[in-house]
Amino acid sequence: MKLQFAMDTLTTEAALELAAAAAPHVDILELGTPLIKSAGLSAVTAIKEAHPDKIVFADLKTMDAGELEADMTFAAGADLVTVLGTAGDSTIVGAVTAAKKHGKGVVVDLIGVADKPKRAKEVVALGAEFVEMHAGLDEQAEEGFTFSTLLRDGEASGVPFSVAGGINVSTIVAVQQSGAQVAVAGGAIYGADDVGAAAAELRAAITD
Ligand SMILES: O=C(CO)[C@H](O)[C@H](O)COP(=O)(O)O
Repeated sequence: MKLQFAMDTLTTEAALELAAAAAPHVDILELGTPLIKSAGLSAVTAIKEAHPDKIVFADLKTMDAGELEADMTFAAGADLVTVLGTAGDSTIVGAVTAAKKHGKGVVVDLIGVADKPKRAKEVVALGAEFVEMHAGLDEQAEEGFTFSTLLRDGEASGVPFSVAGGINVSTIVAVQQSGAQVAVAGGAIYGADDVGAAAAELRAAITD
């Protein structure tokens, strides 16, 4: 299982610092949505130039203009971009068209989708590389939030999936056991006093 580090910070400088500390222990460096909104696509280019050996993931959360948004982000250096599962099929197909042009991939983020296994199958049939079983930061803070639903939905989907939703060192093993291809961790790494050690600890808890 791959480990993805979601850098939910606001400046390119902070992201470069986080990436430098965590890179030896992670496979995928994610530029979080707030970072891209704050710093722009130049942040994507900066991370790819600093870490050409890593998969650079731009969490665009595209809802419309799929081909345009994906095309300009791949041109900036991203290897993977996200489109929302709640977007129309034509938006997902547009992003997939741009991905094929660049030899890159589209991940569909199922945040806010009620029937995640059903939508997962649909979007992979449309050309998505994999789906993200995702409970966002707001949902994680809601009363009654349960992480295990994401794992059940992933298993039920029958397609390649990642999991994101506050993963930490005590939950990452269950993520791997669910059959996920990728575990996404944000706060558990960037919120730690020692970012490199936190990433290393997550890496040590899983197998390739
Ligand atoms: O995309 C996101 C929020 O929309 C986060 O990057 C994702 O949820 C991972 O961060 P965390 O592990 O802190 O939940």
